[in-house]
Amino acid sequence: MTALQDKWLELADVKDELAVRDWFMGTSGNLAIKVADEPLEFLVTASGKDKKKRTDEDFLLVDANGQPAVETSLKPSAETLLHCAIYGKTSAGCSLHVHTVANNVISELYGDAGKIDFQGQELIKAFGLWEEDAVLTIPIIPNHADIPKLAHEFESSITADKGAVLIRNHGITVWGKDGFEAKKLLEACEFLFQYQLALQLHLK
Ligand SMILES: CSCCC(=O)C(=O)COP(=O)(O)O
Ligand SMILES: [Zn+2]
Repeated sequence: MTALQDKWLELADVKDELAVRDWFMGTSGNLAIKVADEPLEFLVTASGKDKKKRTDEDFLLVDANGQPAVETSLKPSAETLLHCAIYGKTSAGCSLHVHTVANNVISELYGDAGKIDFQGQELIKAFGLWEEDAVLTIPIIPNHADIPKLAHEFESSITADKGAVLIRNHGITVWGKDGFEAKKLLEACEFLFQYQLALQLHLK
């Protein structure tokens, strides 16, 4: 099996698992996985597809600028530049973007603060934060319609080889060393968001 086939299958499996969770409503979301470093090439989801279906046209290979690396009729995700920012700035191998009700509501509730902090939560250990007083901070950036502008602001929020950024009233993007780690971080974030929303309801 070639590296390309191997990475294709890894990303397709992650996509199927996120689809089972119903995290691709209305064709939203996009996923990427690095295939080569020099020159940088990664697979990204084709734009506008129903990501709940598994097909031979789910992904295409793009370069460091998000342009197709091979002749294809497929269009890369409209948000490919955000994935470019991750691979350009970190050693991450996989990046995932999903829209959920929980991540959208949290991004709106905490958007003016520009971040949400989690402390004293077991699941922040998914990010490697094992100390008792550790804090997981997830930045929240505005949802610019202009994708190069959004990607530029997003890039400023990337500070480590694994992480998460919320885009206000849009969704979340996470990245990690491979599909397993990126999915783990995404699931941890969604757990923390759902917890926070349930707690706020309870406290009312
Ligand atoms: C219908 S969702 C609006 C676009 C978006 O935010 C998204 O995540 C999906 O865009 P893509 O081009 O990757 O299909
Ligand atoms: Zn999106």
